[in-house]
Amino acid sequence: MSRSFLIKVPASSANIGPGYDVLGVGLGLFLELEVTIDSSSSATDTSADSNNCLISYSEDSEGFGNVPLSSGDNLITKTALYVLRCSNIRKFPLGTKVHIRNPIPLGRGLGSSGAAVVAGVMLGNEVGQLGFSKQRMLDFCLMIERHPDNITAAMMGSFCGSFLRDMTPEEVERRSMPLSKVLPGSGEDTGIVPPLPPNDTGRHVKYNWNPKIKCIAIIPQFELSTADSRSVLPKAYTTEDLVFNLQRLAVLTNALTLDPPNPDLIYPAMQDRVHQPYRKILIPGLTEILQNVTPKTNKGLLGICLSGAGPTILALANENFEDIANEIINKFNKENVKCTWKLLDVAHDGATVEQLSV
Ligand SMILES: Nc1ncnc2c1ncn2[C@@H]1O[C@H](COP(=O)(O)OP(=O)(O)OP(=O)(O)O)[C@@H](O)[C@H]1O
Ligand SMILES: N[C@@H](CCO)C(=O)O
Repeated sequence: MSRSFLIKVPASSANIGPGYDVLGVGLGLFLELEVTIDSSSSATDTSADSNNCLISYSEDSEGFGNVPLSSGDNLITKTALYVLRCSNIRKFPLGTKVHIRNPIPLGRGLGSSGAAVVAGVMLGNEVGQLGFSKQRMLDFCLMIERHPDNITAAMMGSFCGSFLRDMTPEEVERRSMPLSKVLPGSGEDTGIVPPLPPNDTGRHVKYNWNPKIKCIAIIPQFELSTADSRSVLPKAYTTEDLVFNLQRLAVLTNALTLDPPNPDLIYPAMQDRVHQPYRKILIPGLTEILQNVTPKTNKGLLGICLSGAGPTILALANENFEDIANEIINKFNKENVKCTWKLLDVAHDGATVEQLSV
């Protein structure tokens, strides 16, 4: 018996300025897992891995050479094992092979970890034939990546607003367990059933998005981990700063739907006082770029922000994409930061699984 399927999960950009941990947009750049399970042939083949899963990683992928390829260490397969073990399935089926193609740069603010976690949950659901809905799969994702913005956009697609529902003290405790108790370790299977995610934790809506608005991602060639980029944020904010963000958030979600796109509305509505000002110490040139690349200096630019936890810059625009990208690249160059850039559409469908014929 043999099965094969393809899992595709989009990159994402979180926050979009004022929507820290709230807004996310799926982007047309896809992590792909091509999975085959051939139980007839090769017990011998995949038993080389203690969890029965052989991983290969295409050479032109982001992270090639650095991403671990043993199933007990790789974020995607560890996540899948978490989902399987919650249903008391200890390993992948014999003969499982996963080929990964990953064009999403790692640790740059384009939701690489969110995509990996979503792909891992979908992988566990498929190989275990568990039949979870996307809403339930989101619960598993949220046990691993604990803010919902990237995860929701990657799973559901489009431009999303999300939050987590109120939880009981017992649910809070379960969700706050150290990741080491959620994800399996790289050693021998201990037989422990990991903590099940509380039910129906995520709430989201999908907003419209004017298709004339394109996403330009300017990607510096250095990594910034989300954990480091969150560690510089304050624990408390002034009412003034929170109101500043809430006002912009309320306007932005509608402004991005309007036609024609209005830079006088979008540009100021993408400003932020909750995370970007604190992250400038980690990203050379950030303040200069956010303050001085504007719709007045660059025709076609609609708004600009840090993508996720950075260091990528997300510029929204409806024309002159290359000029806008070059302007930002030049400003990074002055700080000795080299960049690449991509022009991306919104990914409307989110994560998908396609059965392949074998
Ligand atoms: N395809 C992948 N396979 C295995 N591990 C991955 C993969 N993609 C990401 N990761 C893991 O996630 C880490 C990056 O996650 P991190 O949250 O720091 O950044 P990000 O998700 O790219 O950015 P952001 O959350 O700001 O959008 C990588 O260093 C790697 O450990
Ligand atoms: N909202 C998150 C996105 C990155 O995962 C942050 O800005 O830290």
